[in-house]
Amino acid sequence: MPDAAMSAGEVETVDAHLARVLGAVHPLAPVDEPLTAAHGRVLAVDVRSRLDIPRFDNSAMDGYAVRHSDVAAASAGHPVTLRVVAEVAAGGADDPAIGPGEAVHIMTGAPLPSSADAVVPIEHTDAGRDTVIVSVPPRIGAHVRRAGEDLRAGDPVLAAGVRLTAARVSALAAAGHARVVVQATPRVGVVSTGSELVTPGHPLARGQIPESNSLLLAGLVRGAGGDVAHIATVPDDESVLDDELARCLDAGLDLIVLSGGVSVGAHDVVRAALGELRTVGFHTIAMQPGKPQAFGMLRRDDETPIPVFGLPGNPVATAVSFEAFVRPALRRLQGAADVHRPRIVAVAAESWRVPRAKVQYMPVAVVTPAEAGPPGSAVDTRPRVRPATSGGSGSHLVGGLAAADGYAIVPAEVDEVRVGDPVTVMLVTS
Ligand SMILES: Nc1nc2c(c(=O)[nH]1)N[C@H]1C(S)=C(S)[C@@H](COP(=O)(O)OP(=O)(O)OC[C@H]3O[C@@H](n4cnc5c(N)ncnc54)[C@H](O)[C@@H]3O)O[C@H]1N2
Ligand code: MOO
Repeated sequence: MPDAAMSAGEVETVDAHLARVLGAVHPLAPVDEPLTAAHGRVLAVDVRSRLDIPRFDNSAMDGYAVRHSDVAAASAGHPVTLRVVAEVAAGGADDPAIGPGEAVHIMTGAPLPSSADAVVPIEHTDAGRDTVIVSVPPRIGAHVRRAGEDLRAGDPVLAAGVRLTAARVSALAAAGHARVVVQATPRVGVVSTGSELVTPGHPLARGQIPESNSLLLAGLVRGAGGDVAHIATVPDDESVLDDELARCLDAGLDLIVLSGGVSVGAHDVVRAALGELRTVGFHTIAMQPGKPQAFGMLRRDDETPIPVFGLPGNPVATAVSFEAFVRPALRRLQGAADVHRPRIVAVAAESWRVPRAKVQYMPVAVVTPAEAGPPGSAVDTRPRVRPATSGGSGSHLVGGLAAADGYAIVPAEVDEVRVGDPVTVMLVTS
């Protein structure tokens, strides 16, 4: 996707870069899955019921299937005695005939005998075996669950685009489906770059730090509905990264996310490895954090090109870049109509500084009005936010990021956020 802003120089807006990304990423073909693998997936087609639900008239109670006219006059003072001619349990295929003065012992879920028109619960009888005494008259149709009263065969069950919760998967099963067509789960590769990075928990020599971006990105990928199919950390060595990218291409991935090495340092290895390709662009975006961004397509031989992101390595910049660009791309791959996180308007409970001429993504904690104090009035119940990190939106403040519920998105033309100012917040906790 060579374009005018292929190499950094011109500063571009977040919206322009997002448009570039979404213009290059297309939904994957939907897949047919068994219901056992459907939970959490996004339905790709409208689904109708193949069955009536309930499938047949059946009893809602353990008791006796009766002819209403036999017991309509029953009362405690004048109970009616019926002959019990058969028993039907749930799953029973029998349809025993019930003549005048007769009843059938029936269990919850058992098909209602064709000649019955009411069920008397066992509590309204003497629970007899060969004969039963009915002391409370049922209504016509009492305790009968009618075929199709929930859904009729052919009725819509679910519309394309919904996420399949446990209840929705069970409704599909009840509606006679064994398989369902869902959006594909993108297979994603996550590669961290940096010679200073050490596996968490290992001893750290001078200059080394724990590698955290791959955990961050893997969790964010899963949260966006992707499958982390490949994960690696490589040193700042171009040939090692080249080999790793070849492995990614062999792994049949749908998207690759790299972190680190996109800036202008002497060892910025992603820039070195991908910069030679005419299909990957390096861009300067008017945002903080997240200024340097690489995006493009990688292709092996004549196979389908795979979107590749090179995100800045500073952990908060990595997180913000994922939310701004990678998550929308992942959602687009899954055919989602809305690729964005939910946003709310909240009130700043503290003031903070904003960089000039850049959209700021400030990690914020959402606090209750009581905790936040009274910036407006005591009755102002709008959610309040305060910076989650003590050092503002510095892109290295990975510890403080743990306290963030979202990012306050402050427009480029705003110089300062003051207590009481309304701010748009992208929520990321779900
Ligand atoms: N001369 C300039 N220097 C820098 C510029 C610039 O415009 N001119 N931009 C700065 C900005 S803004 C950012 S953001 C960073 C982006 O740098 P890189 O993408 O090349 O990232 P690295 O240099 O590899 O790492 C930056 C920082 O993050 C730490 N890091 C990296 N990966 C991980 C990881 N997987 N886990 C934990 N921490 C990681 C790394 O140790 C560095 O401290 O460039 C600025 N420089
Ligand atoms: O863009 Mo960098 O992310 O400001 O630190």
